[in-house]
Amino acid sequence: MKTSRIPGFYNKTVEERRELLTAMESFTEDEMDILFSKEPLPTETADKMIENVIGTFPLPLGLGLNFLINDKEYTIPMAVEEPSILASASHIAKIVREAGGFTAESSERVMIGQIQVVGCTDFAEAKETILQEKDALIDAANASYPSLMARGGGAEDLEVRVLNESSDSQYGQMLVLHVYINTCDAMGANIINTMVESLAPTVEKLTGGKVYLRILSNYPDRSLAKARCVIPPELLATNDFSGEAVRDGVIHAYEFAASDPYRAVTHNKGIMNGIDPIVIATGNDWRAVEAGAHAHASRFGKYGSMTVWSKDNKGNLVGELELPMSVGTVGGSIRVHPMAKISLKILGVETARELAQVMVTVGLAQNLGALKALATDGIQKGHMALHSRSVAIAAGATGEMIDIIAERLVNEKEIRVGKAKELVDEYTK
Ligand SMILES: CC(C)(COP(=O)([O-])OP(=O)([O-])OC[C@H]1O[C@@H](n2cnc3c(N)ncnc32)[C@H](O)[C@@H]1OP(=O)([O-])[O-])[C@@H](O)C(=O)NCCC(=O)NCCSC(=O)C[C@@](C)(O)CC(=O)[O-]
Ligand SMILES: NC(=O)C1=CN([C@@H]2O[C@H](COP(=O)(O)OP(=O)(O)OC[C@H]3O[C@@H](n4cnc5c(N)ncnc54)[C@H](OP(=O)(O)O)[C@@H]3O)[C@@H](O)[C@H]2O)C=CC1
Repeated sequence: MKTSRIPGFYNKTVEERRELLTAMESFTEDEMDILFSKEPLPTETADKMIENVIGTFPLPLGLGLNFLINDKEYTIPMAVEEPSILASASHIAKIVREAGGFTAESSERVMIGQIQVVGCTDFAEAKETILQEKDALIDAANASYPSLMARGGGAEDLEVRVLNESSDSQYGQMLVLHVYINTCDAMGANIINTMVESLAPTVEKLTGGKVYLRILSNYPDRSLAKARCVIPPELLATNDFSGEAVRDGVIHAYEFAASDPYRAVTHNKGIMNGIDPIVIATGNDWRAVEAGAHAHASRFGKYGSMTVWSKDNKGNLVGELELPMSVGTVGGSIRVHPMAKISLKILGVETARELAQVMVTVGLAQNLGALKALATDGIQKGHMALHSRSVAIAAGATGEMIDIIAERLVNEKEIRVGKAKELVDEYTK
């Protein structure tokens, strides 16, 4: 049976890790070629993906381990440049699996397409007319993308708002239609844009106004994914801190983020440390996910914490994260980038909803990893120890010198490039 619990994976060489992975997954020869290739994204493919291509920009791809979500094992491909993220996520996943694992859920995948109408003579009447024609408009949207309905998705609902109704508003009045569209396993931006563009002439006719924007919203608040963990305090104890002290420190850290936007931004950056690398590894649109996540963090009128940490009546630490997730397992560049296909295979997700659940779970784990470190030893101890290798490389260390210099930086508690340069000079004399 597949397990993501691989103790000491990080102590192995890259070759040994690849052997372990290929023993776990049944890769085809083509997939193996891509996985072991020096150029997993061929320049010819890159040249078809964006404009003005001059090359590709590789990132490290690692595996987040130990994840048990809804009783299913996940090894999680994460593409990111920052050290300690994978270690931290795996560290928390190891603790949570001892507590029974994470639970996660997601709502129906309902994305939003917006249509902006200006210049109506009577906005209230225009709104009424649109609502009377709601079913016909939904049918028309579906007729413009029949394959989506055939898959069980399609436009499902329509709402209308009038913005800037007040006469003292500094902006002009406008009607905004929200078409709610189930995009199945696609993120859906292009699908939605096609559908809302097709409605524009009818909407103009019905309202007597002029349609300007016809575009998806990157805040799909009907497409939410949620993750949760419940951790007995004893699993949180460290050499120097009791489990209760760690739990209380995490809750205090959450309350800081919940009450102060300056802290919330950093707190939430730590959450996105877990989410973005999966979004990137699976070929999804990280700008869309980032934009939606931060909008959700502001939904109560003030920017706040994306996660909630509390204590239940048994004294367990309870963590929750809910975010909108515009991600897919098909569409965009997902089936174009060879590594994205392999990442999805390693992840073993069946649907976009399952992918969203995994992403929010790793975001929750990542947040706890950072808060546990911050509320105890401080971030520098674990993070900078792992960052020391990048510092050594930046100072000019190569080959076996990298680990030797990194270790000395950690032992001498001076993890900075200037110090590393001195050590490189000493080593190469
Ligand atoms: C780094 C740890 C995990 C060490 O923590 P530790 O307690 O020394 O870990 P451990 O040695 O007990 O190992 C426990 C497990 O962690 C994993 N693990 C342990 N070490 C490694 C490694 N080298 N490579 C890969 N995996 C590792 C591994 O799964 C291991 O299990 P095992 O396999 O041994 O059975 C801990 O100090 C930590 O989580 N620190 C926080 C790091 C962090 O949050 N980094 C994010 C970057 S900082 C930032 O950008 C965000 C921030 C902080 O500003 C957000 C905020 O302010 O909220
Ligand atoms: N604001 C934003 O976020 C914007 C983002 N984008 C970009 O749009 C891209 C995503 O758009 P998206 O519409 O998802 O991608 P696509 O345009 O690639 O559309 C998805 C395709 O997947 C096919 N498909 C196959 N299986 C399924 C399935 N199970 N469920 C759904 N579709 C399936 C559909 O084929 P078929 O035709 O046979 O139905 C459809 O053509 C991203 O690259 C994003 O960066 C673009 C504009 C704006």
